[in-house]
Amino acid sequence: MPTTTDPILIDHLTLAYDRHTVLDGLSLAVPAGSITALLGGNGAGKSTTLSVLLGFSRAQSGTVTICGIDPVAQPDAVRRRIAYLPENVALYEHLSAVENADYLLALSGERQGRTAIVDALAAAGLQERAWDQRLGGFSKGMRQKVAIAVALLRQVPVLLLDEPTSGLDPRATADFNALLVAVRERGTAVLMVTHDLLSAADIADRIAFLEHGRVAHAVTASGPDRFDVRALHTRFQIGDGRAAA
Ligand SMILES: Nc1ncnc2c1ncn2[C@@H]1O[C@H](COP(=O)(O)OP(=O)(O)OP(=O)(O)O)[C@@H](O)[C@H]1O
Repeated sequence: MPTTTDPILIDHLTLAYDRHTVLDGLSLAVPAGSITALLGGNGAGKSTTLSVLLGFSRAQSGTVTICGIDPVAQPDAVRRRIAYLPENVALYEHLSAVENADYLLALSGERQGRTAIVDALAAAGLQERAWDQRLGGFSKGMRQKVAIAVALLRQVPVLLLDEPTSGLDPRATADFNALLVAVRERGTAVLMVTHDLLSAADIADRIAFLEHGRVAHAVTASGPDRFDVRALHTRFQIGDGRAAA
């Protein structure tokens, strides 16, 4: 059951672009120390949902709060509480991993020393030889480690991810998922938009399917197998029946 203390709280959200309704009564809550995976077909409204949480898009009706704060009324206060990883993490190519972290922390007014930064890079799994290298030659997985390190340093209560494992090989995906589990253990509320059903089944506490602008189906991990991946796969392929028609 959603509670007003959940760091991410969406209640009956409706959003349309011109006359095209994208979100139509969407409700979703992500408690502290948990991971929710939001799945849905292309154009279902997943990125739009993140955009509303970040205060970049405004819903026509319904309410959204991040740690009890309205992103439209107080966008800066909300963004201070959120770490956001877009599909392609935007970092500075000509700066090293340490310099990127230092710069990004300075931008958010949360500057920390080199020791704290390299500790976070190490915790995120970035090898020591890469700490002072320019990002120019970094893989997507390495860039994500830098971004997650910054999120760890900022100690934000909310982490939003847009298709974080797309383009990652299975090893890098497993590393990244392990990192998200560590972030959850710190008490962070994690909302992960993804098409990667296997990752969702591996690490999510809850998987929600976004269809026709709302959560049409949601399952919670239970038992040693956590989720019935085959049933989820079938659900994802056919939607609620109307999607396949
Ligand atoms: N700024 C915008 N103006 C008009 N329409 C938009 C805008 N942003 C998104 N849309 C439309 O809203 C719908 C939902 O888009 P959104 O990017 O949220 O989907 P998604 O579920 O993230 O899709 P994908 O899995 O392909 O990334 C799409 O039909 C898209 O074309």
